Amino acid sequence: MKIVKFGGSSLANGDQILKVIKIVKSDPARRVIVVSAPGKRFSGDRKITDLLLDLAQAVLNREDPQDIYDSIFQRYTQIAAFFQLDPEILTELKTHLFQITQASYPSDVFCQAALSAQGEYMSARLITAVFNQVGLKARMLTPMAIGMTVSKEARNAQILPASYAKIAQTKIADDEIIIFPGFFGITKDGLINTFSRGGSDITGAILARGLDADLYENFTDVDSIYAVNPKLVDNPAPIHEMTFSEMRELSYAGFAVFHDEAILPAIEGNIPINVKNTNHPEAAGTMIVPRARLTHKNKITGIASANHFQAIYIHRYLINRQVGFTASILKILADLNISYEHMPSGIDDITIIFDKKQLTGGRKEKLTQRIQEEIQPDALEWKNDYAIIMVVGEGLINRVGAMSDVVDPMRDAGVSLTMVNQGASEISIMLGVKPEDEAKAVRAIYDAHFENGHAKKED
Ligand SMILES: Nc1ncnc2c1ncn2[C@@H]1O[C@H](COP(=O)(O)OP(=O)(O)O)[C@@H](O)[C@H]1O
Ligand SMILES: N[C@@H](CC(=O)OP(=O)(O)O)C(=O)O
Repeated sequence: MKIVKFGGSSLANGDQILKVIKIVKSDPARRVIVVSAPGKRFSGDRKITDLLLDLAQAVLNREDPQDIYDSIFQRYTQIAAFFQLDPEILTELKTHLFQITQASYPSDVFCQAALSAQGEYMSARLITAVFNQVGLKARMLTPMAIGMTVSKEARNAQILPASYAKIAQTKIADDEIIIFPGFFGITKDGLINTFSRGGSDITGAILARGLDADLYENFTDVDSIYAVNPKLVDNPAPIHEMTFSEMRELSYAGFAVFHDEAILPAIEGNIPINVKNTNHPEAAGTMIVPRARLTHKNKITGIASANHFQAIYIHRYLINRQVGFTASILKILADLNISYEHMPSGIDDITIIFDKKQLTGGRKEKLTQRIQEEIQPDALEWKNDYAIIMVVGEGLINRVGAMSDVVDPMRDAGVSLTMVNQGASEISIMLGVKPEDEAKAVRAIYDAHFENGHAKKED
């Protein structure tokens, strides 16, 4: 059995949904279909999820939400009209969404979670009706129905491991196709909670593990995952095959095509992932597989970059001699409920890199104050904008010259490095650069190792 996830770009309008129907009909193993909310139809368009977050804000601010309702339902109405569905389904969806706006929530952020999840819920309702209309026997299931319970961290949920045994009990008849809304689960207290943005990829992976699928197909709008973000380089090299670990590092550092947290369920269930294009389904796409199944190791598989970081640099002589120094910093972070991303250190220096989202609401100021008071550094400096480049490849393991392969092109391009970290992960080299150098650095490393959409021969 295959679990198949279609992203927002694949469900953006009637024409796209026709392609989805064709894909599902062409392979009887495609039995469980995870759907996202309708995405952008053209550049500058708005995703339904973003409109729903606007709706949540209007509800919380007690503003008139009518215009936002209209924009949301215009999209669903177009899809329903395209497939000549009974208009009654739209009346039901409108009543449903209105009820969600009227419910009471323990906090504003749970109201945002509940409303933003409705893009996927309404999509699943509509796609189920569309599939039945075109002769596919479809049944909708929900996280509530199959016991997909998630943690309480609002809008950043994680699956609770006990869910898998419940999901495994799901009964699917031989002749039916299940339609399942992505992006959200249900807490033990019965609250709707979403994964982080892009989280329908996570739902697909959870179902693939829970239902012990043979393959998790993830349909999007590109022919494959490329060695570099196609928005940065024209005609980039496609990645035909890569390992779970390579994908995890690349998606963590900016390959938005696949959510980094969707890797873990696939690893746990040992389920290969195939990223494919809804607009070009005959293309083989990218296979993401366990290391043991890799047929070819690339020296460099991909180069990713992200700039949503801030870093604090702490200098204090003889850090290396001071027992418990790092523990004192970690205690301050734990007290303030701040998680960090990376912590490269030297003999007298330590840099801690954070996701900017961790430092909002006065937490950055409190952190600075406590470090000053309790650590008493000789120097403390914030780098408010910090970009990371991640160069990833199974072939980097124990390779002589790997560092110069990465650093030399950056030197030639005149990019200065603020941090280098090799060894913490054996398959990647992480580099810190100024955000204004991010794209230049990625292109320089890419151009040194790839040309005309292929890895260079000597690689
Ligand atoms: N390395 C990469 N390879 C392919 N696509 C990438 C890469 N990095 C970023 N992307 C972007 O990811 C997009 C697909 O992801 P997303 O917008 O989440 O799709 P969907 O709507 O199918 O969920 C592509 O259109 C592309 O712009
Ligand atoms: N619709 C949600 C979840 C998601 O995964 O969407 P997509 O598959 O379009 O990236 C979001 O926009 O975050």
